[in-house]
Amino acid sequence: MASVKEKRSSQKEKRGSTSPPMTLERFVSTMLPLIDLEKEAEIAASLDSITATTTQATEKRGSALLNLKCADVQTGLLGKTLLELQSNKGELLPPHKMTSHDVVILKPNKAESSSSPLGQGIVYRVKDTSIIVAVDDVPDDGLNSPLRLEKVANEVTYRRLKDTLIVLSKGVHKGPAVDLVPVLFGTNPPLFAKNTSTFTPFNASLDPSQRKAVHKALSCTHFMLLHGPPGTGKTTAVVEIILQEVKRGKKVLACAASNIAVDNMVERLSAHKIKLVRMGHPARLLPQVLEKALDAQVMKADNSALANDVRKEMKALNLKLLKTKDRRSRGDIRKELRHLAKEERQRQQQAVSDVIKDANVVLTTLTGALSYQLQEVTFDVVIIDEAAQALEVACWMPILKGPRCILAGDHLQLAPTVQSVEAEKRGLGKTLFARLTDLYGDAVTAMLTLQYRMNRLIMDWSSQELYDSKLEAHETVANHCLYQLDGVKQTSVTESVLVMIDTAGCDMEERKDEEDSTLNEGEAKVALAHAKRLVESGLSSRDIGIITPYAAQVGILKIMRGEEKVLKDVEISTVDGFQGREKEAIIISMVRSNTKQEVGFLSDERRMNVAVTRARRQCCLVCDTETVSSHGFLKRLVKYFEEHGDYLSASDSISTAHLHSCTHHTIIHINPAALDLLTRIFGREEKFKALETITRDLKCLFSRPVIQEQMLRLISTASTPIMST
Ligand SMILES: Nc1ncnc2c1ncn2[C@@H]1O[C@H](COP(=O)(O)OP(=O)(O)OP(=O)(O)O)[C@@H](O)[C@H]1O
Repeated sequence: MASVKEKRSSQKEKRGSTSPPMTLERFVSTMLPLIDLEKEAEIAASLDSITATTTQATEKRGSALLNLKCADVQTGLLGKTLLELQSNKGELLPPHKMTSHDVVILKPNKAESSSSPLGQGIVYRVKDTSIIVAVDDVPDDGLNSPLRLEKVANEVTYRRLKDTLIVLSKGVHKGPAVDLVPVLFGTNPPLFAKNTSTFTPFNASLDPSQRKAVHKALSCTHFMLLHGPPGTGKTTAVVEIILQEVKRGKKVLACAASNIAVDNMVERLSAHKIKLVRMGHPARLLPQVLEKALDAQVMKADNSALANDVRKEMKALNLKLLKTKDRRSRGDIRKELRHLAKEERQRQQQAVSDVIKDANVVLTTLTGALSYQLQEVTFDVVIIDEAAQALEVACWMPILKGPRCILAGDHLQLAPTVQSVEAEKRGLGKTLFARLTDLYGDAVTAMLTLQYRMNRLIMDWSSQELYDSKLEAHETVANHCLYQLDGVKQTSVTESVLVMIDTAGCDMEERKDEEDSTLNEGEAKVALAHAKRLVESGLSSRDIGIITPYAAQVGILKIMRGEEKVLKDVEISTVDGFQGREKEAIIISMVRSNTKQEVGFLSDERRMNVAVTRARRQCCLVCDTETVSSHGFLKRLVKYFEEHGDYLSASDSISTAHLHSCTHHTIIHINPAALDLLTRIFGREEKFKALETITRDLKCLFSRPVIQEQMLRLISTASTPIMST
């Protein structure tokens, strides 16, 4: 292992700590052009393809879906309308890149790319056979003809990011955050109240590091950083902080970069008797939190009911207007309509502001903090979960709304994704959490140290490499293994906590796909074979995740899984897409295998940290040890797995994958090591067959002597002996 000092300095280099402290002026002037670059990159990835190529090419790239029919129109999602769109060409939709929450526009199928859309909406659900879009208004016509759906850049986000920078550029001379801003730029020191009284936790099972963190949060005058390594209960601590602040009569703004993280807080807070309101478009919220949505609460408000009455009155007057010929009477009706429209608007606005004013906690995404409903609202404290996964500019949107802020996150996991390579290079991806860690360090930080996810062996690598060996495993997880799960058999496969499957020398080289992403079919085969072994040992396929840094590898893994029923529910994802998630067993396909020993972005320590720490009971690393060992950090990872886990060669691993479907006779032929072993025992001329039970135990037909010994033991102790034919 490298010394802690070496590791720290390499982490600091990565976070750019050698540069001088950021000033507000430099921050604004650096970020303004980067926001434009990022917006251009996002548009290039979606819209540009529409203008630059044919619409068919756009569909191929996944940014548009052509020739759709509107199969269903439903109202009910808090006043929104849901349009269900299916393909006219077949039952399944073609492959596409649209996901829930994307902003999309609907056009006639053959419309020019510059033509105005029939409507705009938000993707609500994506199924194999249809896509459901939530729109505010149903298009008047055009829904009965073939349609086209196009993904568009989210203009609102970029506008709000820029608005925030413009506010900062003018200097913050008043408002709730006036004392906080100079502290966050290092001009004034951060303060903590000395004599904060202790608190009685709502959650009695908070561990000591969580209690300490909550205490530090409650005593900060300006801000504090809650550093939560993987599985340490960061959100649990955040929820406790929110409850304590509410108990002290404070009004809280709780945010996160993603909708799912905000909903996670809403769900956990819902069990408590506090008034919550979740801002945001209903199509972006989880169904279980919809009743906390602003729209849902406004609908129930008295003023909203009165606004409805006014709308009914307006409808009747509009009908009357159609029938009235007399000019003067028409003028009177119009005047009355204007008056009613004003009243309706005021009552509706009043209903909204009543709900927000009444709430103890307002929950929203970072961008949502700038929604017009919150324009005049300020808070006593702003709490940002997932702060190390958010752009710094985005964090400023809520921060300017309060005098104190608490940032929770882990800067040693993945930072936010920046699409523009240039913007990334110039620092757009550097987070406020990482910057403040560099600026103030331990003085403002409380680190959670007890983790509730991983077997100790999985945790220890991450703890030693990235967290100065400070992590501990809670006793409920420290030694947990796959075979202890209900229905899982105790075999050599399910007993292992760390598994290394080495593809070195197995002719499993990487290659590039059409879009220049790297993939490795040999590794995909090995990873799927290991997943199959786990399922055959009784582990549910839902408990297995195969993750890889490369998008193309995700694609090939899904294709190679094909119709294999037993692997249907294995989740296959990029590492980045799996941050914040966990599975009982994680298989990591590292992909890179080349003679130049290039490791690409595998070298990002944070990415491998996320990958390994998604696993609860088993982590299996599939890689070419010769290629990846060219990089110091990865070399130590490989060494750790070799020292503490089971080592298999990929060729052995693949051959044993056939075990369950093969006769014993076949196995002998595909594995020379096993044949050698068996002939040593039973004589060279013999042919063998095994009964089913033994076949199952012979999972370890591997080349390493230690495993051969294990096999020997298995054979000699098997209740039904191997018989010669
Ligand atoms: N004090 C505790 N006692 C027992 N279990 C706990 C405690 N704190 C957290 N947990 C459990 O640990 C798991 C992770 O908690 P939580 O979701 O709060 O962590 P997190 O740090 O936000 O997660 P992530 O690593 O995904 O960011 C949950 O199952 C939670 O119930």
